[in-house]
Amino acid sequence: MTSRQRFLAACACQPLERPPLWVMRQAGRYLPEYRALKEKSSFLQMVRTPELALEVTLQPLRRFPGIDAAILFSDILVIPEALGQPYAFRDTGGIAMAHRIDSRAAVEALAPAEAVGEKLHYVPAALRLIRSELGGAKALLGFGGSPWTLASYMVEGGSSADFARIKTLFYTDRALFDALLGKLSDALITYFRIQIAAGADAIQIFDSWGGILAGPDYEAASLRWIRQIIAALPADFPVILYTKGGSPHLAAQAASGARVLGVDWTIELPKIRQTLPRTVAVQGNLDPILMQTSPEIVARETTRLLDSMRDQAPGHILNLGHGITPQARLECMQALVETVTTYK
Ligand SMILES: Cc1c2[nH]c(c1CCC(=O)O)Cc1[nH]c(c(CCC(=O)O)c1C)Cc1[nH]c(c(CCC(=O)O)c1C)Cc1[nH]c(c(C)c1CCC(=O)O)C2
Repeated sequence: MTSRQRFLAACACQPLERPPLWVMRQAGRYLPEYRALKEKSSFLQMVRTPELALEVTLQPLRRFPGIDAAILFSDILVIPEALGQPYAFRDTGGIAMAHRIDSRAAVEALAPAEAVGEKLHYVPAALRLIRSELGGAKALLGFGGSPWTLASYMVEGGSSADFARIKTLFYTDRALFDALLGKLSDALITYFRIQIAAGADAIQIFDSWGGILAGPDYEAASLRWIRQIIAALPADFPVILYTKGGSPHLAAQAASGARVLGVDWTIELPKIRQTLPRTVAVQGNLDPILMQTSPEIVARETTRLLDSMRDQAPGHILNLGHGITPQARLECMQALVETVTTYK
C-alpha cells in the first residue's frame, strides 16, 4: 500500500494496520536545509517561486521518507494579499498587515474573490510540480485559513493578543462582519477548487483562532462559513478541519462536511474518537513540545497514543496537535517517524 493510499483510506475511516503520518509545519525552521535556503531567499520569495516552494515542500520527505503526506509550502495570508492587503513579518515575531480593515469602505476596496485565480497563479504551479515529483506515492495536501482566522489578521492588522477589534466588529456590526466573511468564503472556494484541480488529494482548513469563541458565536463567526465552503467543493472530497483549542466545537464540526477533524493535544484522542460519528476521522494529537525533549520520550508518548487508538473505530491520521516548533530536534522527528512506521 502506498502512503497516498494509506492517507486516503484513513480519511475514509477504513481500517489500517497503522495510521498515516504527517506533521503540521513539517517544512520549516527546525530543518537545517530550510534555514540554509532562507539565507538566500526570503520566506515570501520561497512561497511565490514554484521551484523553491517545491524544494521546501520536499525537504522533510527527503530527510524522513516515512512521512506519508506532503503539504504545499505556502501561507494562509496569501488570500488577504491577493485581495489587496499585503503582509510582512515583524522583527519581534508575528505578522504585520500593510493596513487594517476597519470600515465598510475598506471591505469594499478589497478585490473581488475571483482575483485569487490570477494573483495566486504560483500556487497551482507549485502543486503541479509537487504532484509530478511525488507521482502517486505520497498524498499531497493543499490548505487555507478559515474565513474567521483570516478575518482576524485582516481586522486586527496582524497578530493580536486579545482579538479585540475583530470581536468588536462581530458584536457591533454584524452586517459588515458578514460582508467580509462572505467575501473571504467566496475567495476560499475559488482557491480550493484551483488547488484540487492542480492535484491536491485533500485540503486542510486552518481554523486556527476558532478556539477563542464559544458555542453560538463560533457557529456564527466561523463554522457556518466553513460549512458553506465545504459544500461548494466536490462531493466527498477530503477536507481536514483543524482548530487550535477547538475540542469544545468537535461535535458541531462533525456535521460541517469535513471528513477529518484535527485535534490539539489538550484532550485525549480516544475519548474524541468515541464521541464522533464513525464516518468522521480524527487527526492528531501529540504535544508539539515533545519534539523538543528526547527521542526516548517521543517514542514512548507516540507508542502510548498508538496503543490508545488501537481498539478504537478506524479513522486516525497521526500528527502533532499543532505546528512543530523551530526548536524541535531532528532526533525527535526521527523517533516519531520510526515509531509510527514500525508500529505493529
Ligand atoms: C496562523 C497561520 C499562518 N500561517 C499558517 C497559519 C495557520 C497554522 C497554525 O495554526 O499555526 C499556515 C502555514 N504556514 C506555513 C505552512 C506550511 C505548510 C506546513 O509545513 O505545514 C502552513 C500550513 C509555513 C510558514 N509560515 C511561516 C513560517 C515561518 C517563516 C520563517 O521561515 O521565518 C513558515 C515555515 C510564517 C508565519 N505565517 C503565519 C504565522 C503566524 C507565521 C509565524 C510568524 C513568526 O514567525 O512570528 C500565519
